[in-house]
Amino acid sequence: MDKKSKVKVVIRMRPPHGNQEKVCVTVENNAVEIFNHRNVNENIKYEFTAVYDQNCSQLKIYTECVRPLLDCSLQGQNISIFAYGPTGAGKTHTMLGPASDPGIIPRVINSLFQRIEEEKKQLGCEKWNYKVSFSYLEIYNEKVQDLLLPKNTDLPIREDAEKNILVPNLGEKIIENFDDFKIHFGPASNNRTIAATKMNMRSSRSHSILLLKVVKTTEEPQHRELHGKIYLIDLAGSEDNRRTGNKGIRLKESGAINRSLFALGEVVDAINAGLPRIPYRNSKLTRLLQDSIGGSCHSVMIVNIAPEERYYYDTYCTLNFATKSKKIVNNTTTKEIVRLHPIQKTSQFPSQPEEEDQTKRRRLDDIQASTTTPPFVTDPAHLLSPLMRRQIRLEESVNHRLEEFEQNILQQMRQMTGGLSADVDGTVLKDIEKQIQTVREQLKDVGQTVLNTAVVSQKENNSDKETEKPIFTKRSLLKGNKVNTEENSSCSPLFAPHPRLLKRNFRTMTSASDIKEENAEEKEKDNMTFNPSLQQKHNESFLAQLNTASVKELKMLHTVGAKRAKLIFDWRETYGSYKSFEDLLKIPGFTEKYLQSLLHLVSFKCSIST
Ligand SMILES: Nc1ncnc2c1ncn2[C@@H]1O[C@H](COP(=O)(O)OP(=O)(O)OP(=O)(O)O)[C@@H](O)[C@H]1O
Repeated sequence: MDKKSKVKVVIRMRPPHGNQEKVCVTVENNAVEIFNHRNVNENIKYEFTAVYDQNCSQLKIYTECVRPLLDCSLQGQNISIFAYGPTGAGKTHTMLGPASDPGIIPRVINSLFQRIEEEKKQLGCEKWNYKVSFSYLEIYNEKVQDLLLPKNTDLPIREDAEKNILVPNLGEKIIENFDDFKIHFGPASNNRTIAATKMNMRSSRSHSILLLKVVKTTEEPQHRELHGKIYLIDLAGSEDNRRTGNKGIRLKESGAINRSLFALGEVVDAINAGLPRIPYRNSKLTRLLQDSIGGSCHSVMIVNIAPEERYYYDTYCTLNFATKSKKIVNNTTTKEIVRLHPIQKTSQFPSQPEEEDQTKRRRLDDIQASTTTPPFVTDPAHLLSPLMRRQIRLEESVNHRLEEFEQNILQQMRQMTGGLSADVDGTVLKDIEKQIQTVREQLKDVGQTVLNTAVVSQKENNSDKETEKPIFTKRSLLKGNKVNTEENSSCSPLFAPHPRLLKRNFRTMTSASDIKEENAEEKEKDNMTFNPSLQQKHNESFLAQLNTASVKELKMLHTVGAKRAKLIFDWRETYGSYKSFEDLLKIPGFTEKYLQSLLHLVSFKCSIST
């Protein structure tokens, strides 16, 4: 269930640099005071959940602000910890810290693996598997750079229909312990853009985001996955360039930093004002922090301030920003996926390599899973894909109708020939029964084709008014073409007998030669319309279109339209090519019914080109 969670805002003041400088901030209990620049005789007091003074240790900050949330990530929830403040106020010190006094990032990794070990012991018999991986990026001059794979510069940011923010192709390392992390993180953090400025000898020139993914899976009694994420964010500091004296490249960097922090302020204002549209798209930073501010995370904002008087204006602005940020309420969610053990695939759709299939299925789950997913699904039918369920129903229905239809024809033939006195030796009857046998085979062919392609050509339905009426049920077949609407309403048109078969059934058959002629004609028509190999080719070429077409081209496809074209295109851009039509069902909002109508296009094309 969604749970409201306020963004927790805490203040951390770093120790003053040297003794010479005048300080202008006092910290007491959970309040910070600075003088009012509009009236120096009075102070401005700000109150927060927690305020830490210059003597606060790294351990204390971690234990009080971060550690209590860590378990959420093991329960499929997201956490976001970010350091905000002016340049030189101690953000990197708080998030990373020196090796001698480690900050939040190393402590989180260390504790996470410790927690996993503890949990393994506690849960013992439940046999959970844990997978921890991490990605690391920086936003430098409004470009997303991969710190693990530095050749990945200017990566795009995408949003799927479930509003998850993704950075496709971002490097990811699986880690099994703290040493693994150090091996990959060390070189990656050397890739961060750092430079000396007047305010800070090692100033971060970019915002950095470390994303830890924690996936917990069990197979007993059924497959369950819990997906938790931890965002550890070290923002670049706001810079007043009159004081920093930045020029050239530093000035450009500073402009990008300030613009993105301004966008962050706008986002916070919009959330607080309850605006329907939050301007997350105004900067890469706000786009990536979408989940942390007003999103699904448990968020902690550690606001770093410097005590020196020369930082007065920065401190004043920072405390105002912190004050408005503490009003933000996030909707935390749990991501749990439950399903049966691997489902056996049938041959209706182009096959895909097992490994890819697993990945795709996981992606499908990623999209489909949400807080509304029931933690335990008891009915196994729910765990079959909608297309598979439809296919099973289709198979049963087609078989049933074939049998029913054969019986019906036989019965009608017997009635007709029963009155023929000339047929003393039964020649006519035998002849008719032979013809029925042929029809029977044709029916089976048709049924098989329907199963093989999983689509029913409805082209004929459109041109044949008779078949536009819903379904002919058993009763209506026996009574001629009278339609029982009550029974029809509960059936899907997909399971109706093929229109030509119905037509043939209700036509008055006068002689054996009529039947023969009609059989030949119908057989030819059937062959024309249902050609499995051609159908397969068309399936493939249609799939290729889905994988290569632009939004504009997709829009031109029958039944697609602008909105769906965009969704089809975005999904492909985010997750890669469609391996089968079934993948379309992974796009939220794409129903089985819609897929069916889209596939009708393929079937339609097939019948034309034959
Ligand atoms: N709590 C602290 N205790 C001791 N030293 C600190 C503390 N906080 C910050 N410092 C020191 O202050 C200096 C500036 O800190 P830091 O680089 O973390 O600032 P920053 O906010 O990340 O700056 P920028 O935005 O420019 O990157 C560093 O030398 C750091 O070691």
